[in-house]
Amino acid sequence: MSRLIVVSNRVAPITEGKSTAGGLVVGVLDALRETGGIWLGWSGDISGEPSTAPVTETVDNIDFCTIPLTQRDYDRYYRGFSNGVLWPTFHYRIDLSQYNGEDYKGYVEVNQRFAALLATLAQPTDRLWVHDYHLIPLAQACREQGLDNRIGFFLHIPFPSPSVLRTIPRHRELVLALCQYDLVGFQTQGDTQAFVDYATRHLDGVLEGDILQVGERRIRVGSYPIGIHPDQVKTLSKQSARSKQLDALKAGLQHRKLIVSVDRLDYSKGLVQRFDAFDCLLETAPQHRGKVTLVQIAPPSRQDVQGYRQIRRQLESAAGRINGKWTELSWTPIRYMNRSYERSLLMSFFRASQVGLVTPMRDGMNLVAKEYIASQPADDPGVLVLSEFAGAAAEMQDGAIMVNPFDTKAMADGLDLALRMPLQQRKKRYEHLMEVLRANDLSRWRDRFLGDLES
Ligand SMILES: O=P(O)(O)OC[C@H]1O[C@H](O[C@H]2O[C@H](CO)[C@@H](O)[C@H](O)[C@H]2O)[C@H](O)[C@@H](O)[C@@H]1O
Ligand SMILES: O=c1ccn([C@@H]2O[C@H](COP(=O)(O)OP(=O)(O)O)[C@@H](O)[C@H]2O)c(=O)[nH]1
Repeated sequence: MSRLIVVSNRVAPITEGKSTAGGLVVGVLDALRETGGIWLGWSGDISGEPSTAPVTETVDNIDFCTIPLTQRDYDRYYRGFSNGVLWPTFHYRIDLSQYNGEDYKGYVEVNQRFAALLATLAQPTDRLWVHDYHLIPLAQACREQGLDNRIGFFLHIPFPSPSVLRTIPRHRELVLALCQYDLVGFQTQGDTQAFVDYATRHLDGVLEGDILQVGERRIRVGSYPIGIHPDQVKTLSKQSARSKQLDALKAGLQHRKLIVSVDRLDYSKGLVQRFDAFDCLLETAPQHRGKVTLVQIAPPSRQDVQGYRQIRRQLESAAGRINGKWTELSWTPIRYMNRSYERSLLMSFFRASQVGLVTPMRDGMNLVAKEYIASQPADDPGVLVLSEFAGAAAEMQDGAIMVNPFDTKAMADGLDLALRMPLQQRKKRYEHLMEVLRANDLSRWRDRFLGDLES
């Protein structure tokens, strides 16, 4: 088997036990642990000078090769074009997109730097697996460096419809750059279709089976929904059963029902709308007043990107308003924690809850939805309330309670249904969802993608 080189902007923290909030890192680390290989990416540090050689640290069978970014790189490539244009646009928030030609230039330059590093690292037989929107031009830059290895690209976030994509002035270049990969994978069939729609409408592309011909390039396209290792997550969920934090959470609940939500503090996650839905539940279903608590864990994310500061203020104000309205001497309806937790602790919170509330306005996949189900006790499982705009909806719609996050009352009704659901029904839904999660676990995601890249 040839060696695997994974490239992504974010690389897992090497320090054991350090918490990571972000599904890409969680998924890629689990996948690489089984195959071993090299993981190249940003160290998370800012340096004065552009780096010419990566720092390599080896943990078990993975070589972590990382470089710092200069402040200018960070501003243009990460904060500017990746998270100021691509992220909002791909999540259908074109109102938040702030295009600037200089940022785009910086984005391409950082990709060229990664390609130059790859040229020094890669052997001709290595397979390269590139992850996410930060690195769309990487294959093109690698080809310019003379690398003709097989290169696959997986997009962790949604791919927007052509009319939305076209709001980015460099849309054509971006899609042509994607066509330099040998395989381009998406989370869902809908994302794949949106990409093919753009290529056929705007680049005269032709699709035959899963092969897309654009000019001279023939690339394979397909959907590869990322999964989890459900049985490992279940084990994790039991590991912290005796932790002080879980005891503290339970003591605070005083036998009330628990609704739990975990999301990076991101405008795509629908946090304010979710708080409003909880408020609406208390308003319209008075039997739940004083009987249920919503715990929202929301670690800060990309705080120096405009759009993220606003969501933090909005959420704090919504929590204050709703708690001000309903709090009693012995009950606080919303507990909002603006920090990250270790994964095993999160899974134990999921296990202790009655409802998992996952309601993004748009999301590539949402691993939390899958982890929530995998953490449940089989004899008394909680219920997942899931947005129809999460990538996870494609696989989980038959077992979760599906809601539209743009409809506050419908979300409140979904919550009410989940809180009242009889044990038999909860078990049936849980068993079905566990089957789905096991059938398409993280190993299958990796093996299908790499298998298709190989052939
Ligand atoms: O690296 P950051 O800027 O701190 O952001 C964290 C990660 O967020 C995004 O995660 C996505 O990948 C998940 C796994 O496939 C998926 O479930 C989720 O829907 C996506 O939003 C982002 O795509 C990553 O690049 C970031 O590292
Ligand atoms: O405090 C936190 C919050 C989140 N996560 C993990 O971060 C990932 C988030 O992935 P998801 O796909 O749900 O969303 P993303 O943040 O990647 O958009 C999940 O594995 C969570 O368990 C974590 O370990 N600690």
